[in-house]
Amino acid sequence: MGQVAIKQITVSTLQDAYREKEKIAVLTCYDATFATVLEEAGVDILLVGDSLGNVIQGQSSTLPVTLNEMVYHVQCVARGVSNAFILADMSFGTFQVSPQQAFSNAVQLMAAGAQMVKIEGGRHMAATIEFLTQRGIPVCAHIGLAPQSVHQLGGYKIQGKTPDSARQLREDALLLQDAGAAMLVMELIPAILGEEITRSLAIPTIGIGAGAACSGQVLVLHDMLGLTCGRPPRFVRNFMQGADSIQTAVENYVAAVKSGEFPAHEHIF
Ligand SMILES: Nc1nc(=O)c2c([nH]1)NC[C@@H]1CN(c3ccc(C(=O)N[C@@H](CCC(=O)O)C(=O)O)cc3)CN21
Ligand SMILES: CC(C)C(=O)C(=O)O
Ligand SMILES: [Mg+2]
Repeated sequence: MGQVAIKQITVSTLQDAYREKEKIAVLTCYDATFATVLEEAGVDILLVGDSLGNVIQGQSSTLPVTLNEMVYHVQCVARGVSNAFILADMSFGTFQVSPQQAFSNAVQLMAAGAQMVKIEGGRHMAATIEFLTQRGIPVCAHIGLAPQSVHQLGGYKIQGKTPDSARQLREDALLLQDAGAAMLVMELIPAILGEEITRSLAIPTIGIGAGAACSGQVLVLHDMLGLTCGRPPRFVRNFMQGADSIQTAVENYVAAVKSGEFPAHEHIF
């Protein structure tokens, strides 16, 4: 570990940061080496995302990722950090059947070292989020573009563009907060909607293509290091540009999120 003492990040310190209007910097992370780099660069939350299906496994979607694969990567990340907060995605098929199924699978992620689990979906996941929360597992909800629903949505498209779908997303956010969600990820929605939802909630919001008003921002690590094959999504900025090392690129990301410099107008919708 580095020479500087790194502060322990918990659900309470995240809520404190949020109250004090300090932006929360989140990056995905899938292994121990990067976990150490991210923690030392000051990333608040390491998300073990099911995007590992794309960037680690080379799949064309997140759908094939299994619970055991998520557990393995959470264990890898947990070995690389001392204090950083680990958020783990519940992968496709591990939480939809019932709240009971979601609970026993979330237990495996928590036992592997996660401090919170993330579940894609709107109001239909409220009962599951309530079930987990009441039994000691903090949950982050995830609305807007839900990549696990790509085949239903017909692609990775912006969500909440019509007045009706925007209203539904605003309602979902409130219902999921009421169900006990400790945090909310919003993906690929208009910036104005991201701002309205953030203002309407008491819990922190983490945006990815959801505008600058969110309480924090998240990107896929490989995207912000410029390693994505092909054209990256619009919300991505390559932080290796102007950085002489990965450590510096990640430090620049943290600084840009904290200062509000990222996301800029070219990253939002
Ligand atoms: N490397 C990587 N980065 C991600 O952000 C990511 C993954 N993988 N895998 C899972 C999902 C898929 N995601 C994606 C993938 C593509 C777009 C995309 O191309 N979006 C268009 C917007 C299209 C529109 O305007 O409706 C874009 O230009 O950003 C967005 C999110 C986000 N997640
Ligand atoms: C893009 C983020 C929010 C995610 O869910 C993932 O990396 O899997
Ligand atoms: Mg995910």
